Amino acid sequence: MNDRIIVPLDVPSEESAIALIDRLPQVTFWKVGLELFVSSGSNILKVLQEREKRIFLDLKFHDIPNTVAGACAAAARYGVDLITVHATAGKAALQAAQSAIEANKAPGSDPKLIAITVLTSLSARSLAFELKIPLELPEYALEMAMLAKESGLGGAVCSPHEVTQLREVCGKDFVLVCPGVRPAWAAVGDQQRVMTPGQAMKAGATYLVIGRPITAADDPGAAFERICEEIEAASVS
Ligand SMILES: O=C(O)c1cc(=O)[nH]c(=O)n1[C@@H]1O[C@H](COP(=O)(O)O)[C@@H](O)[C@H]1O
Repeated sequence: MNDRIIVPLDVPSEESAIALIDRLPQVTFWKVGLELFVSSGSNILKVLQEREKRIFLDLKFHDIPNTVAGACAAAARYGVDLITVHATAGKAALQAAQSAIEANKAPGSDPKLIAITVLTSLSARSLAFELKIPLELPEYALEMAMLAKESGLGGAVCSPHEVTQLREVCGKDFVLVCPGVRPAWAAVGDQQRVMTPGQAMKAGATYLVIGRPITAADDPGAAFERICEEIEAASVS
């Protein structure tokens, strides 16, 4: 089960990222996001590759088609496994991004481009009243996932609340990555649409992104094992 959990390296330096990677040797899939990439650059990707880890490069591109395509081409050359773009960049940008990835894959790699549907930190209320989206949140998330699929992308990021519906509509091969995952014993923090790891896997997620419940725990290794056991127990029950 541990290869279905992606742990984010949401830390401010390469040094602290390496300390976390070495503290959690049982983690096989790591996420490099905005904080670490902006502060420390791309060297951390080499560090992870030397340790034979899988990599989710989560830079959440959101720009005009030409710019997004250029960023995706550069991201694909790193030989990572997952790359993110916002679905709200629109169809032309998503298609350009997907083509750029296919044309620039590092030898031996098969990066999947996945689209952010609705950030898990947004509530139905903020979607309606701040972003002025007139659709219900689950319907809007589904529309964004379908836009990603129609544009040729391999998957989407959604909260566990929407994953069953997205799985039904987008099919079994569409990669669905769920952040917004909280064991019953962990603090929810800034996440809004959360479920437990067992519930999220049962609902149809391909991968779970779980950060602070593991990385901020007194014993991150024990927290990771406990989550793996919870997923195991939910999948057999
Ligand atoms: O793309 C993501 O990974 C992402 C999308 C989203 O909608 N919500 C979300 O929380 N994330 C990321 O998932 C991780 C969640 O971390 P924790 O809230 O600490 O478990 C962070 O690195 C976020 O950047």
